[in-house]
Amino acid sequence: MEYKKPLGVDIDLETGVIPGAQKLVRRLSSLKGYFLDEKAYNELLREDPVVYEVYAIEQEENDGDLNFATTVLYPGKVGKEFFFTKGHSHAKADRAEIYYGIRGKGGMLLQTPEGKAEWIPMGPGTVVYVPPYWAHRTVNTGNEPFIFLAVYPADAGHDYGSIAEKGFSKIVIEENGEVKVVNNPRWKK
Ligand SMILES: O=P(O)(O)OC[C@H]1O[C@H](O)[C@H](O)[C@@H](O)[C@@H]1O
Ligand SMILES: [Fe+2]
Repeated sequence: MEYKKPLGVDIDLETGVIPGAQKLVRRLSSLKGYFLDEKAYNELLREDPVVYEVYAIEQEENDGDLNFATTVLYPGKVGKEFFFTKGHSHAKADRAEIYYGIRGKGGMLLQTPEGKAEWIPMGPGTVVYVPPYWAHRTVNTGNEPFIFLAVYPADAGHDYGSIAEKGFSKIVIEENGEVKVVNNPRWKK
């Protein structure tokens, strides 16, 4: 039996950086079609800001093994809608996941394949359990980076298809200075 070497790393709790991790950067231009307000999207696209960065330590896709990643989701809005991650379900749909809030203020939208959505507010120290089959997206509702850790099965994979096409049945917006989770007017089953 060949054993893998154990690993300990220190997450920078200010910046979310995991030393030695693979870095992925998602700019606004990679989120075309995701936000409701297309005019506001196109205006902001001139700057093409970074919406989020992911620092991932991933293993080969074997069942039983685990990946982990931090996400640094920047503050911002497209129209009334707060910046968010693309959102996905798992390619192996029955794989669960754990998130842990490190810095900033935000939350998670979760959705069943039938389109029932839930919102869980998150801050430093919040643990969110993402059950099997639920699609998930994080949202920054504050004005500093929202940083969290996620731990997920190495064979879970990402399935972006249904969310890219239909979005979530709820959206998270700012209205009269308040954070509101409301029905997505563009949602169809
Ligand atoms: O993949 P997205 O929906 O864009 O979310 C961004 C990332 O968030 C977390 O870090 C998850 O653990 C990653 O698996 C995911 O890739
Ligand atoms: Fe996931």
